[in-house]
Amino acid sequence: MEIDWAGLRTAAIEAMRHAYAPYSDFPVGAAGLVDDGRVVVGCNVENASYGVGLCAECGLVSSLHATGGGRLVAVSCVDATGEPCMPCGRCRQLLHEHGGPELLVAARPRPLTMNELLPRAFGPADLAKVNGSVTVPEVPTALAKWRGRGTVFVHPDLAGGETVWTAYWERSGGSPAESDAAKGVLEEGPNFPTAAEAVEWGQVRTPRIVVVDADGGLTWAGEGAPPEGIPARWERDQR
Ligand SMILES: O=c1ccn([C@H]2C[C@H](O)[C@@H](CO)O2)c(=O)[nH]1
Repeated sequence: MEIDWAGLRTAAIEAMRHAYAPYSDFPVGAAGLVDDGRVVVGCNVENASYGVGLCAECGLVSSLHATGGGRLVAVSCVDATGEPCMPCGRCRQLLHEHGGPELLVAARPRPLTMNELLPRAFGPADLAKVNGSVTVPEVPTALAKWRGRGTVFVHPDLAGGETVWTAYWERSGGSPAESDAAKGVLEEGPNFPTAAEAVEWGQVRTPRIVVVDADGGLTWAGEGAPPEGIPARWERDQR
């Protein structure tokens, strides 16, 4: 998906003009591109009890859900000068929840990923690891010992004439010894409308995730740099 950073910034500036910030005199606007192409906005809204004011990003996330949900792809936050305003700590957590580690956040001199702004984030997958919260797909109990091992392959598929994304979790990957000893599929994933959701299914299972596109091209959506033989990192906008 093309990211129109100038358009996002314009939308954020327009939202900033509607901020209610009489206490700090620091209006903030935020605009986010959703994975279905929508743009959602928010502005900060303060109140007489200073500490409990709402950040612009809170409004943006509320609007995201109020207007149909989806995942954030790119976010621009601006201050009164129209320059990028870095999200506060709480809002990094909030944006991470709704855009994941690959979410892009406008910054100077270049946009930063949420993984750069909030490395090693606590997220829904951490809850699922312990109590099987339904916010993300669970790893079946029988496969719990495989969590963090093996490789997830994400690939497009056809379902009822529609292109969908799916994934499977393979034993191999990681240390060469383990790869040789263990072969075969651990689990087949469900169908997802987007590659990003299939990647998220993988992230619950293992830090090694390979995305195979329709032409058989490989990209790396796992943690760290791509391993040998995989030329590039996966880009979230790939459909
Ligand atoms: O990323 C940010 C940082 C700050 N603020 C708001 C909170 C408060 O209303 C004002 C001053 O901190 O700016 C936001 O809305 N978003």
